[in-house]
Amino acid sequence: MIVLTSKQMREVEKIAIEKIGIPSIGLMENAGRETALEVKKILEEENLNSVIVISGKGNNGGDGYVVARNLYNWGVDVKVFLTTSLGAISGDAKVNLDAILNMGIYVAEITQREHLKFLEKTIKDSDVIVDAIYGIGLKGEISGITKEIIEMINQANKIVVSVDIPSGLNADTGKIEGCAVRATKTVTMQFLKPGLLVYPGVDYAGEVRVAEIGIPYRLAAEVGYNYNLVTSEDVKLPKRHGNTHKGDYGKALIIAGSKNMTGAAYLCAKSAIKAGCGLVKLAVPQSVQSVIQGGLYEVITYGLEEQNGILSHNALSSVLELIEESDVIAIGPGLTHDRDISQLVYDIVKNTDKPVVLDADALNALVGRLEVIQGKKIILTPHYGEMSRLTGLKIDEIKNNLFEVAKTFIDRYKVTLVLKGAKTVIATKEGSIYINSTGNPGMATAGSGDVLAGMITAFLAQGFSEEKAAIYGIFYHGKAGDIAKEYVGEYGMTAMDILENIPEALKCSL
Ligand SMILES: NC(=O)C1=CN([C@@H]2O[C@H](COP(=O)(O)OP(=O)(O)OC[C@H]3O[C@@H](n4cnc5c(N)ncnc54)[C@H](O)[C@@H]3O)[C@@H](O)[C@H]2O)[C@@H](O)CC1
Ligand SMILES: Nc1ncnc2c1ncn2[C@@H]1O[C@H](COP(=O)(O)OP(=O)(O)O)[C@@H](O)[C@H]1O
Ligand SMILES: [K+]
Repeated sequence: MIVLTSKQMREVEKIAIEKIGIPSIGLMENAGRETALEVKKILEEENLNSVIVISGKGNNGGDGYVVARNLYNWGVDVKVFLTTSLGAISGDAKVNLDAILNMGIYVAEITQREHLKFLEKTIKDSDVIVDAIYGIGLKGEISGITKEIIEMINQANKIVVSVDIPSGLNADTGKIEGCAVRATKTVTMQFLKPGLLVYPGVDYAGEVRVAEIGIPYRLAAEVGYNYNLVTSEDVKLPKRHGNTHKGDYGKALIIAGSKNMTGAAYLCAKSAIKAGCGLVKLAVPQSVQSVIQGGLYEVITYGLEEQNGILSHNALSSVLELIEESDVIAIGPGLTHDRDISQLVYDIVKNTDKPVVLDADALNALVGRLEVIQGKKIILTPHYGEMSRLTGLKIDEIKNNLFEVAKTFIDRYKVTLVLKGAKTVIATKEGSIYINSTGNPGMATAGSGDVLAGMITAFLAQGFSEEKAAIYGIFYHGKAGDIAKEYVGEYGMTAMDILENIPEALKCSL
């Protein structure tokens, strides 16, 4: 599903208005009316009738006046408060402000501290707050009296409907600019915005609805959009042809496991099989082979050279031979971190041009010498901690700038990055960003990432591009977690529960 940054949104609006000739006031009318309809629905459902619209000085505020006008016409008790003086309003917003003044709708300015008490009382007496203070025109941090108004809205414990984006939320990053309105619902105009889809933005936006306001969809392609929300529409699985055999669904080699982490290897290999890979081979340290083979009926295991239950560099030639017979490779889950592993991973990556998924310890192994991945068919699947080790950035810097960090990384290395988190973000070689829409906090459990690595490997093996394998992998991994949640809830969910629901998740596509 298309997602536009604030800059791209402005560009599509400009084309719609200036090149196509769609009247801007018509777009504002649609934006305000769509929001008013949402508010009306809430009022009817909850049997409520009074609304306060709080408008800022730009076009987001203009949408707010249209909301007020429509609600008033429908018999709702509505009042409008401005965070600026009436004289500061111009353009389409002014046209709509004049209209509500002419209709006799109550309008008041909140420009001085002494007005705040009155606003507080009106908020208290209202059922629903419409937040039309700032939209995509917000620049920098909110301060002064507007900050106090936003804090008042948040403390009021009322139903809040935000117009376009919650005021104070950075539409592009999801960061909070000083403070932000915590909405119950956000009605966003025509296209989703990235900031609504990642934390903390997700928590502030509440339920998000995209309202169609009359900007042609094709304009998104015209401005070269590059952000996408991954939804079920984007991950339709191709129907399998009858006349096929296991070789048609790929041979994957997984290099994983060590004496204390046999489970990681198991989860990854089993997930690859469950996600449709034709044949999975699993290379593990010799001494753990019999333990792992026990529960893995469908997987061929290989016991390779090791030292104290950890693969040694002497395993390299055996690994390279196995790679010769494989279509795709996954390296990492449960390998542990030591010097030999580090050199082994480095040499494997250096010596192959086949698609490779690098997860967990394989990522740690390449810290400081990532140049070896440059331009290869590689998918990296770091969580924030691993990304921090790879880039030298602090975890908070990564969390607060997911898109920027991901883009900088792929600009440099030209690979596919799956940056795992509560909202997993993919950055592709071509510069596209994908944000996942599935998953839940029950998946924050040991081994969950090993399952994902196995699933991405399976899609690669079945002939998907790196980009597609990553997209399908994150979506169906989250979907399997969502199905698991229905049965076991979030607290008790384990990686095995996710794994066992992979087939059910994939069935949703058919
Ligand atoms: N342009 C269009 O065609 C349409 C725009 N629409 C609405 O218009 C919004 C964008 O409108 P605008 O571009 O007027 O921007 P906004 O209404 O989001 O806010 C911009 C105003 O706030 C001020 N401002 C920004 N950051 C500030 C800060 N940190 N502290 C204090 N003041 C600050 C700016 O100086 C400007 O006056 C959208 O989010 C959407 O709601 C809709 O009406 C649909 C059509
Ligand atoms: N709160 C959450 N909401 C949705 N998905 C989550 C959440 N927490 C974790 N996940 C997902 O679970 C997986 C955890 O992976 P990872 O941290 O590598 O686990 P492990 O190393 O234990 O296997 C990732 O795919 C991540 O996106
Ligand atoms: K808003």
